[in-house]
Amino acid sequence: MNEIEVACAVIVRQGRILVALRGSQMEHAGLWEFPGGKVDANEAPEQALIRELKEELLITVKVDQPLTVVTHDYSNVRIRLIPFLATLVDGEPKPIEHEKIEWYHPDDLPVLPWTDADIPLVMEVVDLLG
Ligand SMILES: Nc1nc2c([nH]c(=O)n2[C@@H]2O[C@H](COP(=O)(O)OP(=O)(O)OP(=O)(O)O)[C@@H](O)[C@H]2O)c(=O)[nH]1
Repeated sequence: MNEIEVACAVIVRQGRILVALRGSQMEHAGLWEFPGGKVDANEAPEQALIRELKEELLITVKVDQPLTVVTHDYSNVRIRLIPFLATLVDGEPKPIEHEKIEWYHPDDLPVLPWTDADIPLVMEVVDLLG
């Protein structure tokens, strides 16, 4: 199966976490995710994350500690989701590609409809920050 690496960010501000709803034109439309995107060849996941967050939310982040990598098989592709805690250092996020974004308390995350790969990560975030 084709495998892709995807870096994503758990951005925490004043106890709340930035989450994004995938838009109708995107794969997995209508599901929530942590912002991020595919890691290009010859790119470190941290670099990919900084690049993707500039493109899709117009923000600059500092990448902090890594969280636990999740490997998930969708029907057509295997993804390695590589999460990091991150801190917003410049800009106020705007949903350029997503349907909308929200800041949620960690304890409110589990009830959202998530992309399948994110479920273990959501649990880790609740354990760590909830
Ligand atoms: N950003 C992000 N993608 C995720 C998460 N969980 C998850 O399964 N994915 C999947 O990983 C893939 C990442 O694709 P993307 O569309 O965000 O990446 P990208 O911006 O580089 O895509 P592009 O090729 O359309 O430019 C999608 O299939 C997406 O559904 C997550 O928490 N965050």
